[in-house]
Amino acid sequence: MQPKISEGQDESKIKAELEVLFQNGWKLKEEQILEKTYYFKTYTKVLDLHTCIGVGSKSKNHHSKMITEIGSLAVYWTTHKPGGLSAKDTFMARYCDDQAKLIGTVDQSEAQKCGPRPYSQI
Ligand SMILES: C[C@H](O)[C@H](O)[C@H]1CNC2=NC(N)=NC(=O)C2=N1
Repeated sequence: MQPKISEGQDESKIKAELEVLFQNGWKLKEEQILEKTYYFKTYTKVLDLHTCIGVGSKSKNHHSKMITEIGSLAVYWTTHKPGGLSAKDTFMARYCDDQAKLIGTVDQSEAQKCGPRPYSQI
């Protein structure tokens, strides 16, 4: 799938930045959404990254969708107007990687898990 770059952006610069992000685990979803899931040993670390991303988002006025689970945080970046991926998305994706590294991620297999019963049975 080819990424859709927002109008008015330096397309070759964004594409080069996207290549680096893909090497670091980011994936394209529906050609204009960047997504990555980070895994942590504790729920506290999940919340720490959520807060860090929230604080960074406020200063850049660029906000992600985030899905918080007990041992993971899924992050999604896109630009609404003009629609596509922009320098703000690549900047914030890199910021997320930097913050996650400082907090300390783990492999999915080592992430904090729920008890033996799924939520639906509690
Ligand atoms: C008016 C305000 O600046 C815009 O709605 C901003 C806010 N945060 C945003 N966040 C993201 N991820 N994409 C946007 O296009 C966007 N637009």
